This record gives sequence, C-alpha cells and structure tokens, in this order.
Amino acid sequence: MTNTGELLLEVQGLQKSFGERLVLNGIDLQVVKGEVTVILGPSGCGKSTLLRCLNGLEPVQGGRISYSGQDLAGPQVNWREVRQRIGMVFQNYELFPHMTVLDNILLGPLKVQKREPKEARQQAEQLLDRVGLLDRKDAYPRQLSGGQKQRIAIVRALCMNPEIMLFDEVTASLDPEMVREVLDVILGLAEQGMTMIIVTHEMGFAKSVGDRIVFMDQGSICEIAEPQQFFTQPATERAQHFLDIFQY
Ligand SMILES: Nc1ncnc2c1ncn2[C@@H]1O[C@H](COP(=O)(O)OP(=O)(O)OP(=O)(O)O)[C@@H](O)[C@H]1O
Repeated sequence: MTNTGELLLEVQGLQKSFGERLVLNGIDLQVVKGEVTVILGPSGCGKSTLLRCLNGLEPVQGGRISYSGQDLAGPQVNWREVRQRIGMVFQNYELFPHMTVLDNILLGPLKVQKREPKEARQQAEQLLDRVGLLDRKDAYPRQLSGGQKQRIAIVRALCMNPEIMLFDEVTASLDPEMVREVLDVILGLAEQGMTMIIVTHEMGFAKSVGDRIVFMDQGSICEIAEPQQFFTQPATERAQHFLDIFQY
C-alpha cells in the first residue's frame, strides 16, 4: 500500500529485548497523519511493547523512531517533551485515585504544559462534555465505572492536544456492557481525523475504525493490509489462524 499523506511517525528496524529475549525483531512501520492504524496479533507477540517503545516508556536496542522528522533514538531525546505530542491510554486507566476527575485531567496541562488554568479548564470541560461525563468532573475515580474511568483517561490524554494517540487494549479490563461506550469515543476521534495507533482484541471495532491493519506475530510484522482485505483474505496462514481463533 502506498502512503500519500504527511508522514507523522516512521519506525525502521526497531529492536527490543528484555534480557536475552528479543521481543521486537526489526519493526518497520509508517503512520500517516489522520490515519488509524490497528495492531492485531496473538498474545505476547509484542504489541504493547511496541506502543511503549513509541512513547519512550521502554528503551530500545536497535533501529530508529522518527516523529515528524525528528529522530527519537539515543539518550539525548527529551521524552518528556515528545510525550506531550503523543497521548497514550492504557488498559488500566492509570488515574490518580486521590484526585478528582478534573484534577486528573488538568495535571498535565497545568504542571507540564504550564497552561493558563482558565483556558485549560475550559478545554477539559468541553472534552468531558463530549464524552458525556461533564457532570462527573468533581467525582473521584473510585466513584466511577470502568467505562467512565476509561473515558476520563482518554479525555486526560486529549487535553494535552496530542498529535497522535496510542491506545493499548483500552477495553480489555471492561465489562462487556461498557466496552461500547469507550469504543464509540474512539470512533468519534477517528471521524474527526485524529491520528491513532490502536492495539485491540475487538475484531469488529478493528474492522470499522482501522484504515490499516498491522498484523504482528512473534515480534515481527507479518502483514499490513486494509481491513476489508485483511478480514476477508489475509495473506498469511498465521493471520488466518489468528482470525480462526477469534472466529472472525
Ligand atoms: N517488562 C518486561 N520484562 C520482561 N519481559 C517482558 C516485559 N514486558 C513484556 N515482556 C515479554 O515480551 C513479550 C511481548 O509482550 P507484550 O506485552 O508486548 O505482548 P502483547 O502482544 O501486547 O500481548 P497481549 O496481547 O497479551 O497484551 C512477551 O513475551 C512478554 O512476556
């Protein structure tokens, strides 16, 4: 497939080991602005590790990550600065339990980005409204359902005005009835043209939200295809086997 848009993120030959164990074995990936890339693959193939490397949460042993043309390899990279442009949402929300919803959301904009409080608060409230949770702004995380916590975690990342969002199995801890409300927020972001990389086990969602499916196995990318192609005629046996397991 040819990418014609503006290249936002480029990964070349990325290698990541934990001790002796190589878990990412030469990953090449390009992400174009406004595109939704969905990463699929069996448990343990390295999907989460790849996202964590893209956000500088894991040091890498080889290869290049370049973001908007800026090389992110090497010890001199200021990941604190880079992370402001890359929003990440995790499986387990990672909200601070002792802070209200609004304070959780405003922590980054005020402490890290040093934004003007009134303006940041206005944006936080607009985003909360968008995900239907403005009335919970003074609640504490323990008073919220899993789906609500995850929507707050998404708002918290969005309030930093990132250029790209990374989602790591954000519905995996949720009861089935709460999965939809979170996926709908992400679908809304896709409609607005947000650039996203999404790791998920929700096949229907992957098919509807993805511009491209990246299928990984054993630390490598096996296949990159448009969803229609991937879900009807995967090019590799491994991908077919994976889809069979999901009965998709
Ligand atoms: N901090 C760590 N230390 C050692 N090994 C790790 C660490 N994190 C991940 N691994 C190993 O790296 C491999 C890839 O893990 P990763 O979590 O990236 O897989 P995944 O594809 O996201 O799996 P899942 O779908 O189950 O979340 C696994 O074998 C895992 O055990």
